[in-house]
Amino acid sequence: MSYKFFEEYNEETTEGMMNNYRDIISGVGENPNREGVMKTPERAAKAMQFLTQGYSLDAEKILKEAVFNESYDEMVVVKDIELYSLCEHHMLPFFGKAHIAYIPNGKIIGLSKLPRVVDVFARRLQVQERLTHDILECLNKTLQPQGVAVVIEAVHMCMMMRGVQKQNSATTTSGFRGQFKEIETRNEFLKLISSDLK
Ligand SMILES: Nc1nc2c(ncn2[C@@H]2O[C@H](COP(=O)(O)OP(=O)(O)OP(=O)(O)O)[C@@H](O)[C@H]2O)c(=O)[nH]1
Ligand SMILES: [Zn+2]
Repeated sequence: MSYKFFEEYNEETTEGMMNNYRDIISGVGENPNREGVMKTPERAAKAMQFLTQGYSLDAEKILKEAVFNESYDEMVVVKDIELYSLCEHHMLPFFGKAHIAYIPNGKIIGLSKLPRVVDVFARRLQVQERLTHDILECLNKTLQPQGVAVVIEAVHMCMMMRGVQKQNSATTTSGFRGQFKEIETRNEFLKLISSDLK
């Protein structure tokens, strides 16, 4: 498998980040040697590597592990794929759901690979627009389907916990390729993702 379960952390990276986190802990006015936070630099360094593991993953490779020849040529929709990312401006979380659809062109993809591709691009420093675009282009290039669509709905902690401090605003981004440029196909997709069928 080309993706790893994140149990092994790069020692050199961890050491480097730990020093930085120690400085941050002192910087906020905390005593880095206090018992409760003594191990925090290591925990935080590992958490940060986990949250950005997408940099070491290859989305195309993951997709290609489960491409099957199949003549099905109707829309395939996987909706409500939860995602957690970090905004590149403040390194604070943004999180929500991705909805993906494609219309096969002789090839279908193993369903689990769609959430995996979402994670590859979400587990980085991102903006929601680029995340949407990265997923869309990767699927379009690798599968060469008749069409592909991605919608992401997310809330941004940098807008909630700080800055404008707005608790109820969500951001929606979308991208459409091929047949989804046609209004009828796009509407069918939008209708399917807004239904309550789970
Ligand atoms: N377009 C886009 N903007 C984002 C995303 N995540 C965070 N931002 C915005 O990035 C912008 C950075 O703006 P700056 O003015 O440089 O930073 P700032 O002074 O911290 O801005 P405020 O958040 O308004 O306090 C802010 O408007 C954030 O809301 C995202 O995914 N997409
Ligand atoms: Zn931000």
